[in-house]
Amino acid sequence: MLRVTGVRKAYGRKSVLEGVDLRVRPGRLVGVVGENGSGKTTLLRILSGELTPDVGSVHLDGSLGYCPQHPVLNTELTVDQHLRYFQIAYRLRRLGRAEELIDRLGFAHYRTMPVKHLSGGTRQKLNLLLALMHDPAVVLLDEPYQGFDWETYLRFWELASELSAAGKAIVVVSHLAYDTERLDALHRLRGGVLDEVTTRSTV
Ligand SMILES: Nc1ncnc2c1ncn2[C@@H]1O[C@H](COP(=O)(O)OP(=O)(O)OP(=O)(O)O)[C@@H](O)[C@H]1O
Repeated sequence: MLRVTGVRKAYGRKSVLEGVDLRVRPGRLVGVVGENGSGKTTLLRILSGELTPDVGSVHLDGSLGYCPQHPVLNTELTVDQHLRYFQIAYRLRRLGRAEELIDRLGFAHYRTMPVKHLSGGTRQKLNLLLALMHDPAVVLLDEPYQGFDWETYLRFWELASELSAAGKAIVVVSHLAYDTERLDALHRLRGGVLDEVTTRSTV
């Protein structure tokens, strides 16, 4: 469960978030859209704990998986070295889930390659994998399919719906409101507040 109450954030005198409320229950796949500069990344950074809100609170049950907009990778390390690094950080005994995701996202043949030689789309696959390899309860994804080819894009949504079926609470941020039929609810960030645009009637 993810619960956000009355979150406000300003950078200096520029107010970006003016009272954001959001609740995402386990098993729900929720989209947040908004124009460039509307504050989507600021909101996700607050939800992930990377940034502190000026006012308001964020409550999160269970482990967090956060896929930031810009891949935070070490260009000198290989894919496998990233896995080892994150395995230790997440205190995982095994890399089973990571291996499965590498196969699902189709980049097993790049495992021994340093990140500096990977394409943008493959870097993004690794970025996504690092957010999911510890099987988190709450998943925050900032423009997660940037640079993906069509097949990978479709696989991403397949994966997202499996995660929600497995009871994860998922937030996907995008600047475009497409693929809305794949979501349980869609929210629009505008003027510093979050409006609910649609909710799937079956949920
Ligand atoms: N560290 C910062 N210092 C000052 N202003 C910032 C900072 N980070 C973001 N901003 C400003 O806050 C506003 C919201 O930025 P944010 O990156 O959250 O928007 P966004 O909706 O994610 O945009 P995009 O769709 O372009 O990624 C923008 O006007 C941006 O210039």
